[in-house]
Amino acid sequence: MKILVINPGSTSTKIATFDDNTPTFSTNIHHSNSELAAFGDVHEQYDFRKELVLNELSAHNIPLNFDAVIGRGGIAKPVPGGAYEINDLMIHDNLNAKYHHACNLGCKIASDIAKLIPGSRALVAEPGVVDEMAPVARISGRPEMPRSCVWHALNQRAVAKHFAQEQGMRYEDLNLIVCHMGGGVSVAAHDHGKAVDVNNAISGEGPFSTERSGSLPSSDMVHLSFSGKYTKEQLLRMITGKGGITAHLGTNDMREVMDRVHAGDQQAKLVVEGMVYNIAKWICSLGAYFCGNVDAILVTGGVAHCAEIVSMLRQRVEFMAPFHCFPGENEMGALAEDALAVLHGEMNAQEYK
Ligand SMILES: Nc1ncnc2c1ncn2[C@@H]1O[C@H](COP(=O)(O)OP(=O)(O)O)[C@@H](O)[C@H]1O
Ligand SMILES: CCCC(=O)OP(=O)(O)O
Repeated sequence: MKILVINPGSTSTKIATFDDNTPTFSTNIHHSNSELAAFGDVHEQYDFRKELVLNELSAHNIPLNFDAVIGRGGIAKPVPGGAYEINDLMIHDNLNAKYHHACNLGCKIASDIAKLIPGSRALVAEPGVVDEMAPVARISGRPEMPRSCVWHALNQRAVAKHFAQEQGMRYEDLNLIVCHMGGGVSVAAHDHGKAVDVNNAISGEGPFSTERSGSLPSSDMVHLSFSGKYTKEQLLRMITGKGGITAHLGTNDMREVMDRVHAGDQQAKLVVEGMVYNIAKWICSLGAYFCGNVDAILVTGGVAHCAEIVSMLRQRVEFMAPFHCFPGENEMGALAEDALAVLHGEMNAQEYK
């Protein structure tokens, strides 16, 4: 079976093709702040991202001949885990989602490319709104604002299962804290196979990241919102897209930031230490869910390629549990695996309602 995998991330577009489980092509195209600034709202990147996929396939002489095209799922509304057949309602809900993110484009890109190929299936799997939160984790300080989760469900689950297999154990038998450091940062408590507490990585909750502000003082945001200085869109961009490292240092590329640190930029060094400290605090806070009984802490995502950042993080959290790093992500392999399972009838492609 031939599968095309499309993963639009906040700072990258990842494309891969598979022949059954065997990768036959892959590319990870980083998008700088200036490149993305041309589009205003992230949902306006649709044509840019779709054309990028088609052009990459053409440039590498890869014919449009796939049994399935699977896109990264969007963050429209909480859904059960698993795979989904893309339908018009899913595309509509993702393009009109409350939280704007490049992954919302995944279903439309996959659907429109699949339509070019007679008989090809158009799928998504494990979208970032898989919601398995425990009741106690949903309680916030305001009854009308219960906590919600938006996270790297696909990669977190893939890494957790890979770790369990490495240890000769089952993912469903472990208490894990998994942290994905990508364009966004999500930190989840996995209690015997269920993500029972995880931050909303897109709404301004959790540690700050390469382009997100993370948690900010709420009343200060209210004062800023009514200051007359900023529009609603500008305020939302301060939280997602122009927050975190981007706000402090003007770039969403941690490789560029680390180059500046190595060149002696003390401000960049302090901001990186601040990001690591915030991530460490969120990891440690989830130890409270398990009352300290944590089997392992797993770190993954593009930023986990940076050994210095991983080392700083390890020092702050490994008192709590054994620390393991899985740099990058296995989102592409996980999506291909789910598409293959659907094609073989081993996994049900659910209807999005
Ligand atoms: N070797 C590396 N060292 C430091 N940061 C890296 C490295 N490789 C990738 N990154 C960073 O990872 C981030 C992107 O991570 P990724 O998980 O691909 O995010 P997304 O899916 O949101 O685009 C970028 O900030 C990029 O600079
Ligand atoms: C949409 C939630 C997951 C997330 O933040 O993804 P990226 O790191 O790819 O932006």
